[in-house]
Amino acid sequence: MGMLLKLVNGKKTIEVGVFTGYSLLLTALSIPDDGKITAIDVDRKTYEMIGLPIIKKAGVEDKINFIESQALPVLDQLLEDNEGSFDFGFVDADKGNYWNYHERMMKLIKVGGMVIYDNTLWGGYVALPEEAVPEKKRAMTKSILEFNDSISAYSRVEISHASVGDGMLICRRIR
Ligand SMILES: C[S@@+](CC[C@H](N)C(=O)[O-])C[C@H]1O[C@@H](n2cnc3c(N)ncnc32)[C@H](O)[C@@H]1O
Repeated sequence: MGMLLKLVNGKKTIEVGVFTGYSLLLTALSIPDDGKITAIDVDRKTYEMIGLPIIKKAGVEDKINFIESQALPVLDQLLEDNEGSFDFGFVDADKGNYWNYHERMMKLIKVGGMVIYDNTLWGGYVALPEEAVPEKKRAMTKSILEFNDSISAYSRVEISHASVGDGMLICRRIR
């Protein structure tokens, strides 16, 4: 992800879903000194306890604007005066909302910019027939499959589905 950020000259970025701040630290270390990250999570506690001390030690705290909130209203607010202004987005929050995030990301990210959606292979369940997926995993598997299908048919992006980790759908806005 660090290399992709550099390839798109990522300077102004959004992260949806922070948790401890692991991917946030990577982003903060990969963007230039005057880069800015809008980082959104419903819960700031884990970030404060685990990630923030390390982010401070790394000297990149000033690049981060952490907003403790549900992500959708924040993205809608950002749309009021930031349309087409972000270079990069990383979406790693509630998977059931991925399409809602995508609709907003496609307005916030500039043409040529990139958005990465995490966990899009969902432990490999997306490749199994429904009956082979444990029952408690089926709803989310269906939701991720629908997201992957919809984005494959979406004409405003080029995508590449990287089978690293739990699957990362890399998406470049082309129009
Ligand atoms: C998988 S973790 C993020 C991990 C992080 N991106 C990393 O790689 O280090 C998902 C996070 O999304 C947050 N989250 C879940 N639903 C959310 C929502 N509707 N709005 C904002 N954050 C949400 C959770 O609180 C959790 O911290």
